[in-house]
Amino acid sequence: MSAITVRVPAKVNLQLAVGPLREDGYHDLVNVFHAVSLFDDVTAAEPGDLGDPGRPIKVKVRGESAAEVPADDGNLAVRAAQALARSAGRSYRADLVIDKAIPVAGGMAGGSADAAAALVACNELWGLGLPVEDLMEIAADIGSDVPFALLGGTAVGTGRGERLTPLESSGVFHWVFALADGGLSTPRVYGECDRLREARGIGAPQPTVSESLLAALREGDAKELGRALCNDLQPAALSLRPSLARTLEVGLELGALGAIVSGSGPTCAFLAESQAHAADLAAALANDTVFEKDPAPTKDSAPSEDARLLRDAGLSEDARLSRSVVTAFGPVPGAGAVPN
Ligand SMILES: C[C@](O)(CO)[C@H](O)COP(=O)(O)OP(=O)(O)OC[C@H]1O[C@@H](n2ccc(N)nc2=O)[C@H](O)[C@@H]1O
Ligand SMILES: Nc1ncnc2c1ncn2[C@@H]1O[C@H](COP(=O)(O)OP(=O)(O)OP(=O)(O)O)[C@@H](O)[C@H]1O
Repeated sequence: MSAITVRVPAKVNLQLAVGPLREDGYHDLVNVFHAVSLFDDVTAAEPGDLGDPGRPIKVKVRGESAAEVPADDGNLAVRAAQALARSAGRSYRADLVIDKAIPVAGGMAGGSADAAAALVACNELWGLGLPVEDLMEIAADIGSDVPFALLGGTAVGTGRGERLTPLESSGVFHWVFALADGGLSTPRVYGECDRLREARGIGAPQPTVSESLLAALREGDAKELGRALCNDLQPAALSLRPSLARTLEVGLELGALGAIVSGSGPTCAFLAESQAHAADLAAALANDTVFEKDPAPTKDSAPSEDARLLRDAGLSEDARLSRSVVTAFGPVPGAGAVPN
């Protein structure tokens, strides 16, 4: 086979319970992953004319946000292909092309998705025939989110998020995602979570899975799921990017069943009642605007009040930032990273 393309979905975290900081620099988690229908495509091909012929694994990134993604050995897809070649004990070669649609540094695990797709694509291209269990082990060494990108569906991750158990779920959930300009660094958000807990004298609890979330998934109950969404990293993401508080609030005002920062953010996820409701919600959110410098809410004024005061103060249009909004459904049926 001279080229193989693998499609891989983004994720949203339905529950992200963050435990204490471990000695290895990670946090123990209960992490309920959910694959949604925003996809990257990763193609692995026999080496051609893609840049420096001296490098065995090369990469090209296409799409609107390509400039934000490393096109060298810092790319997670390249690191995954290199790790796979190492595990097979050979210096394999490949040209990787990533067609990027998942937001970059948006808390939707786009880089992890590309790494998982590169593992599946190179496993085929090089005829290695490794079983998924072996790919899972390599995946976990690349990043905590990578094993889920291989598995897909809905699953709970424990440990640092890499030990997965698939979860029973019925029906399809409809989502709206508000993408932000500029990403948030995952280690920085975890660091801010620790800092806030320390400053507020809150000890880190041992994370446990939410029974109401599990029941909502089993029953395919979107209203219950909306109520059960929960992300311990959200206060940290809001602390680093205060304008997200307003984005979440607007979504709820517009009738979302639940609103949450996705993983480490800054993408905000809104749960809708149906596909039609998701389309309406997306249109309404896209028409609304957020204030880039929205001040953090004070005790005496809700964020909506702050926003109105800013508007009344005649703040210039330049201070506004239109939201870029997309709809998606989840869970995506079948496995995570799969050949087209
Ligand atoms: C926020 C999430 O996306 C939720 O799914 C993940 O927990 C992050 O997973 P990821 O991007 O694959 O992260 P990794 O590449 O494994 O780790 C990057 C950094 O995030 C922090 N990190 C990550 C996972 C974890 N359980 N605890 C952490 O504290 C650590 O500072 C780590 O050095
Ligand atoms: N293939 C890739 N796609 C996107 N980013 C990549 C890739 N390879 C490396 N990166 C780097 O990783 C950083 C985080 O990217 P990514 O899009 O995976 O973030 P994220 O969605 O916030 O991750 P997570 O949800 O797993 O914490 C980017 O800023 C980029 O520099």
